[in-house]
Amino acid sequence: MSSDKPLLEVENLNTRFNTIEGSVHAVNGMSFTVNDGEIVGIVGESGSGKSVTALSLVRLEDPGEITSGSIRFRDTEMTTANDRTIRQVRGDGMAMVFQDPMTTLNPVYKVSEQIVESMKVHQSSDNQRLLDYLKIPIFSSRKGWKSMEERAVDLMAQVGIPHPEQRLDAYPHEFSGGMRQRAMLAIALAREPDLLIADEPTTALDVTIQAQILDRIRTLNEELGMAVLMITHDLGVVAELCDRVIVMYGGEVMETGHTEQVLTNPSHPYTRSLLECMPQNTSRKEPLNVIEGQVPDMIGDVGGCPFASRCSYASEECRNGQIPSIDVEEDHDATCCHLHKVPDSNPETVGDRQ
Ligand SMILES: Nc1ncnc2c1ncn2[C@@H]1O[C@H](COP(=O)(O)OP(=O)(O)OP(=O)(O)O)[C@@H](O)[C@H]1O
Repeated sequence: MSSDKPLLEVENLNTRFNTIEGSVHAVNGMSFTVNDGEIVGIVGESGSGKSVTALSLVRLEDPGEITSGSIRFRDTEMTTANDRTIRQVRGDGMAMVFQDPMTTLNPVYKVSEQIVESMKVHQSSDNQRLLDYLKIPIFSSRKGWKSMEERAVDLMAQVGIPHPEQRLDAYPHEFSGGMRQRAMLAIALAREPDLLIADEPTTALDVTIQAQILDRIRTLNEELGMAVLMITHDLGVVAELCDRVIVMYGGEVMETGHTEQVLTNPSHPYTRSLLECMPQNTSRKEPLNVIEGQVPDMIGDVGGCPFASRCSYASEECRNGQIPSIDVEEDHDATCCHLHKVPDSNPETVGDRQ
């Protein structure tokens, strides 16, 4: 079923944490969409609010709180949905994989059992299993286990686990880091999600394994039509995988557009700085570039542009004013008061900016 409506539509989302230091505004008015079958990246430095955004989508923001805004997944408004509806969406709508596979994998159950259990959650997403399945005895009935076991083998093969039929009795500790990531991906895929939310799934892995897993995600996207929201701090991952990118900083969208547009014509000073910090953009003898200053702690109302204190173009307006979202080109926007001051990397758009 295809429609013109986005699969996921996030509007003016705000997620806060109440701490003894004050209210942390981790997500501050984020708006974006993900369409059916699309791969969208959210990129930004550590502490920009990427993970809290992802967790808010599947309503795992606790101990944070969504204070306003809308998360529309197909016809479900996730911010006001009851627990039963949220479980249904998590059962077969949005599945999430995390940086650390052990947040998902239970060390005391075989990997194959955990994949099968995830299939059961998908088939009856209306029961308590999603939240409880790691605590209840697994397989009270063996009926149907054989066909599910075969499907688990298929899924393990699909995510690139070699000789899956020989690993049916393996526990997570018998898997390498890369294999655990694949196992976690298989558990997520067992629910046949429309949207896979992947939060830095390859950060802890070496580059070869990282490339293999990204390649696998791309293949699954193409073969199954599954949309992907990829959370990463790495513009290289964005370049390799994503159709569109959202550059995030201080809980807000700084720049968004098709990946090629944003990477070849980066317009926000923050995007420029991120690109300049990529090791590929530094010659071997030079020290690596860094963005001076630190990510804000996001306590209280920041006001103005969150990047202002680190931006060489910043003016008074940036520190206190309402920051406009400017069309850089079609489908490519940046939230900045001073785009006209940033030297243009794409001569064709110079005229558009002035
Ligand atoms: N449980 C929590 N309590 C208080 N503040 C939190 C909590 N979780 C996250 N935050 C704050 O929310 C902000 C956004 O954090 P988040 O983890 O989303 O950033 P990130 O961009 O995903 O970074 P990383 O890549 O390091 O995970 C940070 O200022 C962080 O300190």
